[in-house]
Amino acid sequence: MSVKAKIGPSILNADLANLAAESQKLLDNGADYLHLDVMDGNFVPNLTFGHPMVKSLRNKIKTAFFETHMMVQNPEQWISPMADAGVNLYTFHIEPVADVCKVSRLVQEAGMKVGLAIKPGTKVEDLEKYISIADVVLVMTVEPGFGGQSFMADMMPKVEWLRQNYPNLDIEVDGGVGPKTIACCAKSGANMIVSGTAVVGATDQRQVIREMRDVVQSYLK
Ligand SMILES: O=C(CO)[C@H](O)[C@H](O)COP(=O)(O)O
Ligand SMILES: [Fe+2]
Repeated sequence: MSVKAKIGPSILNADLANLAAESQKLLDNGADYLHLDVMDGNFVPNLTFGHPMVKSLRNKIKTAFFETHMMVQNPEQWISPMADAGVNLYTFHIEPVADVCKVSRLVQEAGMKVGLAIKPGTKVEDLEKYISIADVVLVMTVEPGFGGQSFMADMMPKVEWLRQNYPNLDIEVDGGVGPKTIACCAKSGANMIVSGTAVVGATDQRQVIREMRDVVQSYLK
């Protein structure tokens, strides 16, 4: 298997007034990438931030890998500004998108990698036809919209199916993931782990990040 274990903290529940410092601390403590949750108050019943904030963060943090998790109704609209803001991986939900192939192509043409996300109620079969164009697939393990929710273990059959059929695919999980739920994700075959509350709120972020990466890596060998 050629995929690697990577931990990408979500800054959703961090102190957003100190976003650069909070982000730098996570990176200094071993985060492999940053997961930035963009919500439009339409696709999900919550509102966070957009490309101006991502660009400001990029001006402070030059080299880290940025993923934007686009919980928005019209992901096509934000491709160009997010590319300009320095995003590396543009992950959008397939549910509201009529032409996933077209949006994916535009993301690639803008110089970003493509992530395709599904909500808990979306079947993995709905994602299957797009896997060849995706760099990463994201299986949500909570209903998108808020941090700090409980992990949905019943999403793991989706991850297992993806790993069995696509051994070299980057499979990401997001929502309620932390030291208590990481083994379940790792056993199922996830290799990119988003973790918000459990990492941001930890007294020892370095230890939590290392522990989770070790568990994931142990199942990839
Ligand atoms: O996309 C998200 C919510 O829609 C967040 O990335 C996710 O919830 C991470 O936070 P936590 O680990 O606290 O659940
Ligand atoms: Fe997210």
